[in-house]
Amino acid sequence: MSQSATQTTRLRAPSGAAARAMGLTKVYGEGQTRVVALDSVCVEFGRGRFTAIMGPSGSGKSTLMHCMAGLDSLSEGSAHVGDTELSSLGDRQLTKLRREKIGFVFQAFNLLPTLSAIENITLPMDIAGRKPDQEWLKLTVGTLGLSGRLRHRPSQLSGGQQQRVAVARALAGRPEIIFADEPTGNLDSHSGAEVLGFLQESVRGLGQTVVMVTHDPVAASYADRVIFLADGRLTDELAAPTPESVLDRMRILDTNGPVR
Ligand SMILES: Nc1ncnc2c1ncn2[C@@H]1O[C@H](COP(=O)(O)OP(=O)(O)OP(=O)(O)O)[C@@H](O)[C@H]1O
Repeated sequence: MSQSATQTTRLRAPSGAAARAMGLTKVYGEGQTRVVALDSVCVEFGRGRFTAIMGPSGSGKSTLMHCMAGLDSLSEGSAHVGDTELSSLGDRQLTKLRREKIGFVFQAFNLLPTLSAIENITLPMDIAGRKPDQEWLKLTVGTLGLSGRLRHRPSQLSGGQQQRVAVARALAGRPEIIFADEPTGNLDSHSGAEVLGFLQESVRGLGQTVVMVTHDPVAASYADRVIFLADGRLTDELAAPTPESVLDRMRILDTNGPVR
């Protein structure tokens, strides 16, 4: 390759995907306990987009999220976050990547009870020795409607407010991508709608990238795109989802089985 071609390759803008997988296969166990949790999945999660992952129980949703977030290893194929290939990283580099480039929101809020909301929000950055960008932090906290609650402990906040603190914590470091696993699973429908609205606003208003696992067609309708998994395979996808269109697609997939 000529020197200028090499330069062009090096200087090329990063791909439009915040994360992507090619031929991602994950096998657990062996012999009689062997389970193919993911079977050659190819998927891209667009930068600045909100994607929902749906599928029946055991279809591989959490495994896909864990593999793409560097929380679990791949059996075959590749997974990138930005331009970084995960399997090329050792444990310490993976920890660093998760800390610097990925935000997590789980069903359980996972807040530290003795810390205030703002201390919880900045904790990952404090651990990493990074100074929060005060302007971004203010914008995030304001967008999530938490400005008046920052000195409260988790026990002094409602479930919805606690999950909003968890979303703010995920956003605070301005990660490449946020993975949310059933973020409204522990919330009543009103608080759930609020949290989903804020996740959507973090994508539309703040330009963040969110990937969310959910069983709920209403939750999925907050996303820009829904992908469907069945038996570890990507079987379908839907753009601009509504609760009705997601339900319809789930019914079709249930009746016809996965498209192979
Ligand atoms: N650590 C593990 N060891 C063995 N098998 C596993 C492990 N984790 C997941 N599996 C299996 O892999 C398959 C996919 O599981 P996964 O948790 O990804 O599904 P899911 O779609 O997230 O399910 P749910 O909606 O019930 O959370 C299942 O058959 C599951 O039993």
